[in-house]
Formats: sequence, C-alpha cells, structure tokens
Amino acid sequence: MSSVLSLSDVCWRYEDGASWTLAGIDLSLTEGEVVGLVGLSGAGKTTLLLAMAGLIPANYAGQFSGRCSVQGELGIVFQDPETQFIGLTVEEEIAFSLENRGQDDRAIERRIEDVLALVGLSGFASRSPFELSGGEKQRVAIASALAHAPKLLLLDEPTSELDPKGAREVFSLIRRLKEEERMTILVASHATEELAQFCDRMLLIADGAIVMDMPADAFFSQVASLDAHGIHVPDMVRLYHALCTEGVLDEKTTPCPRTVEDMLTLWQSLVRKGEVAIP
Ligand SMILES: Nc1ncnc2c1ncn2[C@@H]1O[C@H](COP(=O)(O)OP(=O)(O)OP(=O)(O)O)[C@@H](O)[C@H]1O
Repeated sequence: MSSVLSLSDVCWRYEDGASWTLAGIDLSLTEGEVVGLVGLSGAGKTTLLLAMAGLIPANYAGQFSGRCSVQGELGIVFQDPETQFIGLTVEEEIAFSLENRGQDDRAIERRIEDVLALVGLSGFASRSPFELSGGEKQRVAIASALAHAPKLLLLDEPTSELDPKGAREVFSLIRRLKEEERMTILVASHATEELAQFCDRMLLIADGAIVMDMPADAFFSQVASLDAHGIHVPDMVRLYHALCTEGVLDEKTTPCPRTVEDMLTLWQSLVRKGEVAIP
C-alpha cells in the first residue's frame, strides 16, 4: 500500500506563541487506512490537520520547519460546517469546488447526485444548507469535500457540535466511506467510544508531539497510558481489561471486543463453551 501523506519533523509556532504548537511531527498515512487522532484540548489536533492540508504557511521563517508532502488531493471538514458554507443551496455548495476546477455542467450535476447519494442525502440538492439539522449540515460539508474525489479526507472533530442522533449519522457515514469506498480518512475527535469501533490505527498527540501511534487494538490495550493522558477509555475496553485482570478472560486468546454487540457475542460463546456460568 502506498503512502498518501507524509510529514517529516514538522514544527510550527503561532506568531504570538511562546512554544512550538507542533513539535517535530513524523507521520505517514497509508492508502485505505482509517486513523483516529486524539489528544486533550489544545494538544494541537486542529493545527496538525491544518499543516496536513497546507493551510499553515510553510514559508514563514522561524514559525515553520520540516517537510509535508501529500500524494494527490485532500479534502478537509471542520468542526462547524456552517463556517465552510458559501452556497445558498446544497447543490451550489457542492458545485462550488467542482466549478473551480473547470468541469462542465453535466459532469458537475452527475457528481452532485453521486456524492449526495454517498452521504445519504439524495433529494437534498435544492435545500438551503443553513436550514438542515446538524448531522445533515455536517454530511453536506463532507459531500463537498468528497466532490473532487480526494485521496485523503481529514475530519476535524466532525461530531463535537452535534446531538447524539447527528453524531450517529456522521459516524455511520465514516464507516460507510471506509467499508464501501475504501477511503483514507483521518478523524480528530474526543469520541473514543466511536473511534474504537472503526479505526484501524490510533494517534495520540500531547503538547504538539505524537506520543502514541499504533494499531487501534494495541492502542486501546494501553489503558494506563490513556488514563495518564486523560483520554477516555471506551467502556467495553475497560470492562474487557477488568475481566482479564479478574482472570475471567485471557488476553492471549481473546481479542478485545470494541462494541457492545461484540462483547455480547463473546459472552454468549463463553457461556456456550461453559467457560462462564450465568448464576
Ligand atoms: N490562531 C492561533 N493563534 C495562536 N495560537 C493558536 C491559534 N490557534 C491555536 N492556537 C494554540 O495552539 C494550541 C493548539 O491548538 P489546537 O486548536 O490545534 O488544539 P486542539 O487539540 O485542536 O484543541 P481542541 O480539542 O480544543 O480543538 C493551543 O494552545 C491554542 O491556544
């Protein structure tokens, strides 16, 4: 699998910042992987995504150093989708990024239909993006980012301003983009319960440095490190590790379930095998 993005020793300091907001980031993203980025507020997640998207001016001497290269285009979606909207209708909103690339009207129309179907918003083309629910707005923003078929999609806390229903819509869209479109996605989020369910790889950023970078299973097994960094450990992961400590489950033979459904399946199989008894 080929690399779609690589950062090498990237450092960035805001003009009025006393310290480095990004302090020597080395990172490579591989085609097809879905990566979760977690870290406390102010750790540098948004700044890292801006650097990846080339939105941090790399020519500012004294503020930027290192190398960042992206193979192909990328799409980025921010926390508050409304700040990105410029169209009066959903259709205009999505068309904007395509018109700027000089595509003809028929191709643009087809692409709009395709991306709206992809994000589950067929029939929304003539609606105002400002009058949609939070989850729908975020899906329109994702559709706009996907319109020009980017190789990499960056999502910056895409559910932090949404109610549980809107958040579920966005997370299930991310899963669909992973499973059906095989997209390469990086999601910065505090929602570790959901990230644990679909991410292949996890990154933890603290004080501008990547301090953990590993497959999601290994990442979530580091309960003590996650606790020490103030990262929420998903309930199923915590339950699994408590059961391992109690000797009910064996870490060597039983992989950690990431969802309630997976835990239920594991539990039912243990009951069937007589390894645990329900009193
Ligand atoms: N435009 C700016 N000018 C100066 N400092 C900034 C600017 N934007 C961010 N910072 C500072 O850079 C640091 C990292 O901020 P960043 O927004 O990247 O963190 P984050 O991990 O995304 O936080 P959150 O989870 O709250 O969104 C913080 O200390 C923040 O105050």
